[in-house]
Amino acid sequence: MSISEEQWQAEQERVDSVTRKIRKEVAALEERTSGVRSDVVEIRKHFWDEVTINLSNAEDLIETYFSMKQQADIMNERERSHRHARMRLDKYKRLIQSPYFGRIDFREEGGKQVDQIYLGIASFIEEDGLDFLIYDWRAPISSLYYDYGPGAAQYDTPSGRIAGEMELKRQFVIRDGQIRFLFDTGITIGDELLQQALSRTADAQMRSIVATIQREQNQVIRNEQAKMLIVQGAAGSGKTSAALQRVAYLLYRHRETLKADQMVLFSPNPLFNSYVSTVLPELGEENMVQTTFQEYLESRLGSEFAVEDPFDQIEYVLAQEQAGGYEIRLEGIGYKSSAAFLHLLQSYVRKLGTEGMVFKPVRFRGYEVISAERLSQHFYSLDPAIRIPNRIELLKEWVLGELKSFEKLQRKQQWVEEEMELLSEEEYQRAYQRLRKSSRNEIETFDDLDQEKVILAGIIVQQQLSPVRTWVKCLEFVDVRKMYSLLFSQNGLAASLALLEEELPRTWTEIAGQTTAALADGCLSYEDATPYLYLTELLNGFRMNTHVRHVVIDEVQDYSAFQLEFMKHLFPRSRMTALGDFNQSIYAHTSVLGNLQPAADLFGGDQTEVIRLTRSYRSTKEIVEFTKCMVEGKDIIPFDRSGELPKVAVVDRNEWHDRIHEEIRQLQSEGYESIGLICKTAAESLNAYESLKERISLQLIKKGTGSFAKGAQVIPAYLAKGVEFDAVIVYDGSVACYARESERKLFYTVCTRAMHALRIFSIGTPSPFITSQPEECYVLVK
Ligand SMILES: Nc1ncnc2c1ncn2[C@@H]1O[C@H](COP(=O)(O)OP(=O)(O)OP(=O)(O)O)[C@@H](O)[C@H]1O
Repeated sequence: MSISEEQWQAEQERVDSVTRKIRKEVAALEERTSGVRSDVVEIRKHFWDEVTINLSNAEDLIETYFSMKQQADIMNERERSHRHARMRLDKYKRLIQSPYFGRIDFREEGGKQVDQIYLGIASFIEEDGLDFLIYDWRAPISSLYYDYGPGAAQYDTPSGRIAGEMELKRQFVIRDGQIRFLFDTGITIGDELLQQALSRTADAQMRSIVATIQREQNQVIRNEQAKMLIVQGAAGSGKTSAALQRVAYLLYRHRETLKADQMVLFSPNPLFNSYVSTVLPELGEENMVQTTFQEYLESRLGSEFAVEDPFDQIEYVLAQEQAGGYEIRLEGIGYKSSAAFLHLLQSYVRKLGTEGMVFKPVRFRGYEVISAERLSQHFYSLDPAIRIPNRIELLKEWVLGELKSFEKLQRKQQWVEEEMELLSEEEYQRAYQRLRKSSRNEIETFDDLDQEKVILAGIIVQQQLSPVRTWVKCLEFVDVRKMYSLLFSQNGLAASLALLEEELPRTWTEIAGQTTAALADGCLSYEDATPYLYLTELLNGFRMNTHVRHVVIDEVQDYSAFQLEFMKHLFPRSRMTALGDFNQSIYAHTSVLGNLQPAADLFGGDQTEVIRLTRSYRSTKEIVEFTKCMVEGKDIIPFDRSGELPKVAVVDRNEWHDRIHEEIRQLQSEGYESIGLICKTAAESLNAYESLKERISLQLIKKGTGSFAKGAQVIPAYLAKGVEFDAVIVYDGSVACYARESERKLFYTVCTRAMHALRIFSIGTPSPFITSQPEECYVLVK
């Protein structure tokens, strides 16, 4: 709908007036924050002046404690208020540039007055404190903007539902305080604005979509009922974008009780973490905690094993077809990630409750203080009704008690005397100081030689036993490694545990052989890492994080049933939002699954909601039409934005890199800044990089790369998950590279990274995933 010049003029005047008011507020806030800042600096500088320190007796100690606490509280309070003021200031500064992006005129049912609601990234209130000049996009009334076009509309508030009539819906693009575009929209919201947003070039970092959130995405953002919200959506349907907006929404809605550090995002890789890290700050929120599952595994198992990461696993799967035992490993990966294996482990632990626990003997200076047999005997003498982790806890206490008796006996041993003679002056002094401290300064000197000996012996034994005690306290005496290994090496054990309907895989003996060999080498394959940790937790008790209240899992299709189960235990007080697309399951353990069932099963039907996003926003219509037939994508609806047809060039190996070089130059001259040259594996990426780097500026992305800049990137397919490029060049899309069924989803993932242009090079015959597409979907260049 066209806007008259007067309307435009009136809106610009409002923008001017509102920005003037914001500027005024910014100036006032700046003054206030600099005041608070200097307060904080001052308090920090004089912290100790204000604290009365006196440690002479218990009373003084208490007084000192309270004096310090009071001073620290004052400082924390000032720092908090400084931080809040700064955040407000940052938000308002952003509002000056672009105060709002939408307006709705809404008349409540039965009322006469029409309210004009302007929406922006934060609220801004008139000086009188009554009128909202801008409503935060997350306010209850703002949902009208995302859910309805002009006509009957309603929204929910904490005190009930409000219905009425939307009389106008207007969209703005305001930059530097100037209205650049103004549209009145009809039933489908934001198409003009969305067209613009999607036609832009890609950024090195993801952007917020606050101005153009679509109705179905709004359902994701504002859902508050589900304990587990699963968002199942096509490539480019805005799953990640909606989830990040959702985090901002939840932080706003529950700002009294929910803090950013109580929300965790599990990303597919560190690069993705950096890619999305700017969205929340752009919305004026602090970032949530971002991590990867691998980081967690490393933190738990890294000191015990060389833990394989998912990237090395996928490299093996993609590039080691010729290796001996390849098919066996693949079967092993599938089985070890399944619910059947999870049940097998549970049943193993039940059995261990009555027999088969393996312990490591407690040793000290080569001497066996408590043998493995005694540990086992004591463990099984405990009431079998007590859960295993609790029995282990009791066993630990018993061991510590035994160590105490052992310690006393050791003091008289010859080695202690020898150690005593070897004590340096410094060690001697240290021992003496420790002794003084423990006897509250009553000892002045070591004047009695015998007493000195006894005391020193005690200290020496205690010190030397300290690592053993720590070892015991960390439950290292429970030989989980051995028990996990036995599951594969002990004849008939696994078979006796498998449930009838969940028999062991046909090639169990071979899988078991591979696993035992790897474990013996100190290696833990990626597929073994979570089951191993799971067994550890079932035996030793689950380590939980009760602080976290919301976990967002991106690319959930890449997690096994095991890993999800694990996360649920790890964050027992947390809700979850899981985003996935089963058409992008690239890992061997999940590509067999045709759906997101493991995620759906996690909390059960009544606590789980599934929202499907079928519209794809990232790529042009041509790219979506080309890619959707590669997978089960008949429901995917492209957003109506046109571009060129994907181009497939069949080339000879000797002209290959010249042609790619030419293509990159060509794309750059057409204004595409971000270009992804996507290869199948890391080795292929390195080859591409080495062959092109002299001719063109390129960045090689490896699994450890933390962030990526704008420009041309060479990247292995599995690291391109979740990110996007103006143009994608597939390095080699030939039948030699992508033909196996297991590579179909990888190829789909690669092609769907393109926003505006897709070029595929093929050395010889193109992949069947290309040639099976209708001819009119792409251009073939020979
Ligand atoms: N409502 C929207 N307004 C503007 N842009 C949008 C909207 N929804 C999605 N986009 C854009 O579409 C692109 C894809 O979004 P996003 O990465 O969130 O999708 P995804 O479903 O997580 O994709 P994938 O599964 O393929 O990684 C991004 O550039 C995003 O900004």
